[in-house]
Amino acid sequence: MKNQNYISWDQYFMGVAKLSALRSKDPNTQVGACIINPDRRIVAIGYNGLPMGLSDDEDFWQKNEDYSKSKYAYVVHAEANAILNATTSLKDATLYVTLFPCNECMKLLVQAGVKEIVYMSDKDKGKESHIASTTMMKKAGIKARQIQLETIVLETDK
Ligand SMILES: O=c1ccn([C@H]2C[C@H](O)[C@@H](COP(=O)(O)O)O2)c(=O)[nH]1
Ligand SMILES: [Zn+2]
Repeated sequence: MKNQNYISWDQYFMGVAKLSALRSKDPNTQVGACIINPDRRIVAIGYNGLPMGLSDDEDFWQKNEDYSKSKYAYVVHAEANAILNATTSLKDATLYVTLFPCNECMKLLVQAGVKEIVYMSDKDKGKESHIASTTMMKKAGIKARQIQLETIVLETDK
């Protein structure tokens, strides 16, 4: 009889997104993204990080009223990194992401041809960027669904 304790596709791909988030150096919010094609092949992964040439050990991760001293001026979002890392076309792809995409990421996702977004956290709901992102997503015909990912316990861990 087959093993009954296997994880679902959603758990698998969101698990990869969560694992990717663990690479982020953002002290406040770590975001991970995993993009699959219609054949359920992983074609891109990413996390929020600084652009090449900027050291994580310099003080780029602070929040500061001065925009040029704030992380928001520098960080490449997880979805953007995933799109830049993509090994193939993202037409009709599905994005698994640990945080609902902001409006800047949504622009890129629409233009890349992503058709479905599966997300966990919606912590920025109500903010202007979230409203714009949702508007864009609906107009572009992208579906979205929120899932929770419980801790996965393997038989071998017991
Ligand atoms: O679509 C998104 C939105 C945000 N992020 C990243 C950018 C930042 O590194 C954090 C957000 O930091 P807060 O301190 O929670 O404002 O998340 C992203 O990767 N993708
Ligand atoms: Zn973003």
